[in-house]
Amino acid sequence: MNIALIAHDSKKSLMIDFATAYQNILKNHELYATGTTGLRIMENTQLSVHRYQSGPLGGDQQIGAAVSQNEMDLVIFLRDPLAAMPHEPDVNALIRLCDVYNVPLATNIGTAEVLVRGLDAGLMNWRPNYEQGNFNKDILNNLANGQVK
Ligand SMILES: O=C(CO)COP(=O)(O)O
Repeated sequence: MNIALIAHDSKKSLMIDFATAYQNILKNHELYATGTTGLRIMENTQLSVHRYQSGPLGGDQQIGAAVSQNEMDLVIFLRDPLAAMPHEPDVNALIRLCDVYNVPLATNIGTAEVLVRGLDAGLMNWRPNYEQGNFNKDILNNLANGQVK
């Protein structure tokens, strides 16, 4: 799976703690990140990360473009809800595109926990066969019954 890891400055140490704790899961996947987040993860773990531009310089938009191309399976975005960002429109656009394409998105560590462990448990095995935006009754029933669609 292709996984995007993004953290605003106040959440970067939490992202490193997360990446460190789940290194054994994350190392089995292709990791992508905005520039500084990716650098910090690589400096502090053994993980290899493809780095986009830094968030304020367009990295969120690059990840959004990957989402729109069905090239990102999971986005973990530890965003800071208490600080105003000069690139707030880019942040909102990325979140919006995840919703447009039904890409699993965590915007806080609680959800990130559930998603990364769900990933490891195979709960996202439907993603490679999934066409953008086409959840329907049959797919949902198959998933609910534990059948990968
Ligand atoms: O600002 C960000 C996401 O909006 C994160 O960018 P950096 O990882 O480059 O700090």
